[in-house]
Amino acid sequence: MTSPSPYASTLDVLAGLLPPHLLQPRVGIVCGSGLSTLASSLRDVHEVPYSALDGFGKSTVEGHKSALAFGLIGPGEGIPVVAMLGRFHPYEGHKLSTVVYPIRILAKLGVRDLIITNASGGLNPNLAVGTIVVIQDHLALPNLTGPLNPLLGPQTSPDHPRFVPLSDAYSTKLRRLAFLAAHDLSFDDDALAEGVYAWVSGPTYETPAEGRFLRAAGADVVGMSTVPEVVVAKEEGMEVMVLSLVTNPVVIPDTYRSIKEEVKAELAGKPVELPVMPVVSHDDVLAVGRQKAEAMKQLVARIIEMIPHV
Ligand SMILES: O=P(O)(O)O[C@@H]1C[C@H](O)[C@@H](CO)O1
Ligand SMILES: Nc1nc2[nH]cnc2c(=O)[nH]1
Repeated sequence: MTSPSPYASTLDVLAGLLPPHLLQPRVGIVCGSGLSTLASSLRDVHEVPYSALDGFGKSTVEGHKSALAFGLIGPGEGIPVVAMLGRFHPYEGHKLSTVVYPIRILAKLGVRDLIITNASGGLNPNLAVGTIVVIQDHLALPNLTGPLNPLLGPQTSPDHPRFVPLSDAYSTKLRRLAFLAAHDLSFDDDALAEGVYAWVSGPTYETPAEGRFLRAAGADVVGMSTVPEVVVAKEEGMEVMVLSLVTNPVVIPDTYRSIKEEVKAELAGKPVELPVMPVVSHDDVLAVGRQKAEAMKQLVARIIEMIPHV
């Protein structure tokens, strides 16, 4: 007797709740911190709370709703799409298998193209806050040596390769469409950039030295999500694109003023002003998400309309 698929009960619940024209989404969207409004471009929307779905956790981070939104994008009959309104991060205490479970469900529903969004800190000084970075590669310290690779352990399906190549993780087809869509929407040239995403576990934001280290290692932005989703989406055979919204600078010039020198100056009777280090908060991150929500929404909707759907 074969054991039932672990995904079967989740898929059964969805089949019971959704009309047939929404049950086989072609495109998936993962909404990052503060970006759940991306799904407001969907019409005929049916939301299913994560609490109704076996295997789904609850997103505990502010700015992440906990629901799947099914709907249509684009003219005519529309393209069936599913959006994850909220994701799971390992730092919340979720197991990696929970973090990537929704991605596996999206694959089983038929999603072929996955657009993942996130909020990130800027390491490259040329990336202003508010820039949308089309991710071209990643640097995943927790994956390379540590226990946070989502593919560690027995294979989830004999159909999956044991050793998943990641040199082509970020779809050139979708990245091209992102820049064409930005052109179509008359975005400024510097509204959309390209770069490398460094994944860290969080939930601490980086020290200045860590920021410089990641920059020296070749990363342009840093965040606490996304990479496990990309890895599993690739294993499941999807085309993947990541749009990362820079919400705060991480590498800040001149943050290392010497206190020793300041004290010497003080002792010499000169006026001193001790440096104040800028700090980032999740509220700042969410505020930039709100400011850029409309641009992100337009971009994602236009990209989806441009994907050839045969
Ligand atoms: O889910 P994302 O990656 O968009 O959220 C970022 C990373 C942390 O979860 C949080 C830090 O402010 O925002
Ligand atoms: N690790 C990390 N994640 C973020 N998400 C949004 N901003 C940041 C940041 O500065 N660092």
